[in-house]
Amino acid sequence: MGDKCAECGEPAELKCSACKLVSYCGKEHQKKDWKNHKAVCRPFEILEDPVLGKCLVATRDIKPGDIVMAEYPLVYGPRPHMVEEGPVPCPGCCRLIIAEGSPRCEGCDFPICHPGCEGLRDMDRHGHECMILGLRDVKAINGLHDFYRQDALLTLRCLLLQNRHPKKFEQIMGMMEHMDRRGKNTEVYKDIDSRIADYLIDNFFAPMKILEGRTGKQALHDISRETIHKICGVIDVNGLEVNMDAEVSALYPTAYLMEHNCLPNTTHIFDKNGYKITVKAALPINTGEHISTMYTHCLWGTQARREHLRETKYFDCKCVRCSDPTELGSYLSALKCIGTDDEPCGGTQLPLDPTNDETQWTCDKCPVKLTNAEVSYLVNGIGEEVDNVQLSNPTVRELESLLNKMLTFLHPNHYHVYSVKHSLIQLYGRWTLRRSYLANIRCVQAV
Ligand SMILES: C[S@@+](CC[C@H](N)C(=O)[O-])C[C@H]1O[C@@H](n2cnc3c(N)ncnc32)[C@H](O)[C@@H]1O
Repeated sequence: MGDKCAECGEPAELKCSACKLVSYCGKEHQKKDWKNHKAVCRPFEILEDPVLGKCLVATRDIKPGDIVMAEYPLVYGPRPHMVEEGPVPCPGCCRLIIAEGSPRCEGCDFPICHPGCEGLRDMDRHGHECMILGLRDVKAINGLHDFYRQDALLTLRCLLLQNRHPKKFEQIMGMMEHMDRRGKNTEVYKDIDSRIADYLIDNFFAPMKILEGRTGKQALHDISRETIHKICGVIDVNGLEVNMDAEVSALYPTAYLMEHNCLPNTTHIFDKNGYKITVKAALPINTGEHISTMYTHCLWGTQARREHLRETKYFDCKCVRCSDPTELGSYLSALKCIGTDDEPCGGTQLPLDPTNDETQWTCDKCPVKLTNAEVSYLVNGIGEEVDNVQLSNPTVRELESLLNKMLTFLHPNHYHVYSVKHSLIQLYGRWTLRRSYLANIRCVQAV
């Protein structure tokens, strides 16, 4: 059956060239419907690229601030990270709770924030999974953190879609997961196998199978180990972390198609209500340009960003920022040259080809050269020290002394320097507030 005109319902051959989602019998009806259609018309099309796979390409010029898309997730749930101690997300609302001593869900005994938590009964959140989690083998329960494992819940929610929302399940199963890089001998396979697959199969799917045998009714059709691995891969490669008041990861029907760029042309926000994502243009995007987002940390240097992308998203970034030794003049990864005979030359060390892991680093003032391995060793060592100091609740003096030490080796714009300066600004803020508070008290006392 052919398409129908969105205005009059008659057979239609003309498609909206921007979104290609609606058809018209002719130009006149397309014009007439624009008032309604423009609110939902997508300014991009989905194309296939030999390197990127599927990607989004602008079908009209998009101005900064314009909405590129807005949509609700196919599924969302607690972040799939293992929590060995400390707070865990409530399975109803994903807000962090202290598992020990918190109330328990009536149906499955998982620690929850409050028995009245709305998400506990919502079938798209905890409601459905609770039935499976309630089938657990009680004997298997040792420690709280060992058994009530919120890191497996998003995978379970994806599996459950096959009954309630088969189209969403199909969409998730159609997403890229790089199984070629997550084969049986890899660390990631072994981790997922014991942490998620064994946990779900042994504790919940095995008793579910026994129940299915008794009742003759099949609760879930596909619970194979391969499907569990596929879903975990899809979550790792396509899941978006929703940075709000809860620890949530979500899979979106279209937003996941945005490619990565270290200089992205969009920005996005999430709505608390259902975690709707709204993607807006951050830069002018011309017709034919790709629509991109940032999969890693924008204030990390090139080596750290590229390594993170390679390990988690399985590709080598070759964007303009990664390819430029100065990172577009920001010098975020640059080092100070140590010079010869321990006499600093005042020069700057930069990589010759930042996208090559074997690249040499050269000084712009003297002949000193460094290997990439030497630079990684130095920068990673400083990074570890920065992390340790920041985690130790440092004083202003401790941070200032670390900063001075770092500035012997790092360019003043280096990302580790920014990180320490950022911590210092927060401490200075608290310091100033405390001083003015004390000064006020002294004034009041004097009066
Ligand atoms: C969230 S998915 C994006 C959608 C994906 N292209 C698809 O066809 O389903 C992320 C994957 O897309 C590819 N990708 C995204 N950005 C890329 C980039 N800048 N360079 C190379 N590959 C990229 C990588 O394979 C990555 O693991």
